[in-house]
Amino acid sequence: MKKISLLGATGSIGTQTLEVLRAHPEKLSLVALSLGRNISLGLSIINEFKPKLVCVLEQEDAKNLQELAPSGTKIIFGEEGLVEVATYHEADTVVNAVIGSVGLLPTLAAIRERKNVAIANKETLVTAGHLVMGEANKYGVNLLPVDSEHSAIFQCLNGDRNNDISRLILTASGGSFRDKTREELQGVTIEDALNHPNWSMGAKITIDSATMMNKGLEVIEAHWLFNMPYEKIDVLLHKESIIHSLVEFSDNSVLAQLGTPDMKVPIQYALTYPNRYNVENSEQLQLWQLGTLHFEKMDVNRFKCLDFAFEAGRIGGTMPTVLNAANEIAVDRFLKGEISFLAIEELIERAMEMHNVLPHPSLELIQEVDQKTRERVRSLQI
Ligand SMILES: NC(=O)C1=CN([C@@H]2O[C@H](COP(=O)(O)OP(=O)(O)OC[C@H]3O[C@@H](n4cnc5c(N)ncnc54)[C@H](OP(=O)(O)O)[C@@H]3O)[C@@H](O)[C@H]2O)C=CC1
Ligand SMILES: CC(=O)[C@@H](O)[C@H](O)COP(=O)(O)O
Ligand SMILES: [Mn+2]
Repeated sequence: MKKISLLGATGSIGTQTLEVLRAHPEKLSLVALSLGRNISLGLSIINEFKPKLVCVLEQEDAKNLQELAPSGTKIIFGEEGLVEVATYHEADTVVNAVIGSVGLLPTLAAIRERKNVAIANKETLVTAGHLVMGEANKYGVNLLPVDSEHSAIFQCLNGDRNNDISRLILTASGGSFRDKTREELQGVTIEDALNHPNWSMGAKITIDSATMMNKGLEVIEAHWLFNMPYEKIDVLLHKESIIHSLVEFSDNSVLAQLGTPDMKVPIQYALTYPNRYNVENSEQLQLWQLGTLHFEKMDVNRFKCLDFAFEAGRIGGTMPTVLNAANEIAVDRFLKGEISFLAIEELIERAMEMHNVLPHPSLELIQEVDQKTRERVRSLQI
């Protein structure tokens, strides 16, 4: 029996993780969880799974929830609470499904307690990949990818990361605006941007898909998870999201992982690796029904955020932290209706231009740069 601590239980990945747990109660149990502000959904999850420890964002919510929760459940709050949930003594595996770089401290804390981490929260690897991988290696902890592309690569490598890989090829759906020119992006709305063609996901990642920053973040995520230089990472436009990613080896042989777009598959694989089990309510892939799959070369002039991410990754040091923090704030401003869609990339570009890079940043420096970038991008006039 695996004992799970789930960070971000009320989100898109969080609720799909709960579906996986419901389907395999004899193998997986939930002992601790966190949520943000969705208290009503949180309460119904708590009543169903009866976790021993729960963290919410706000102190007031913790007080109110404690009165409604079953007697065996302790409710805590805030960033320190998130770390407590990630290090809860009964849990052996942490699923990190929070959004944004708030996931960094609990990930580091979980690793230091030698808990395996199933990681969906890509922002953590982007902002401080060298620290996370360094600690995972030091403590002998497995970081199991949940992101569909990285799970695909992980499956193609079949646990062997020392194979002679010549290229990782990440597929990209193109997001909500893949058929629009840059000129046509001028007047797009929040609702249009949130309408992803293939996946139903949280708001922030859906906007990231539309700007192509999601793929940019995934390039940096792949660099760290698979120890791969940026020259050996490619992105391929593939509108159907059926091939989730590919690995090319030195003999030009290419392995791909395919499946219908369903995040329960990579979530479950991260939790049951190296074993595979039936995934409930998951559709079989029938290639004959699809007939054709499409592939196009990625145009970095059309999707500038992908270019920014490669640049930030190659520069390294504190630049990926700036890329990530600027993106988190720019997307937040877009979702609040403060800026246009195209202003997202403009803000990120300006934040990167204004930043003086520092090499080999410590955790404290990353936190400082993250904070300063957020303040800067929040106040930049556009
Ligand atoms: N959704 C998907 O299909 C995929 C997502 N990912 C990655 O997984 C991560 C989660 O994405 P997704 O599930 O879509 O996101 P959602 O926005 O749907 O969920 C985010 C979760 O984090 C909680 N949360 C939000 N802000 C905070 C905070 N400041 N402190 C603590 N908890 C917080 C939310 O709580 P509440 O709602 O209660 O406020 C919610 O439980 C992201 O890094 C994303 O890039 C990767 C691949 C696919
Ligand atoms: C499901 C998943 O892993 C997302 O990150 C997905 O990849 C988004 O799709 P695109 O970024 O390819 O549009
Ligand atoms: Mn992905």
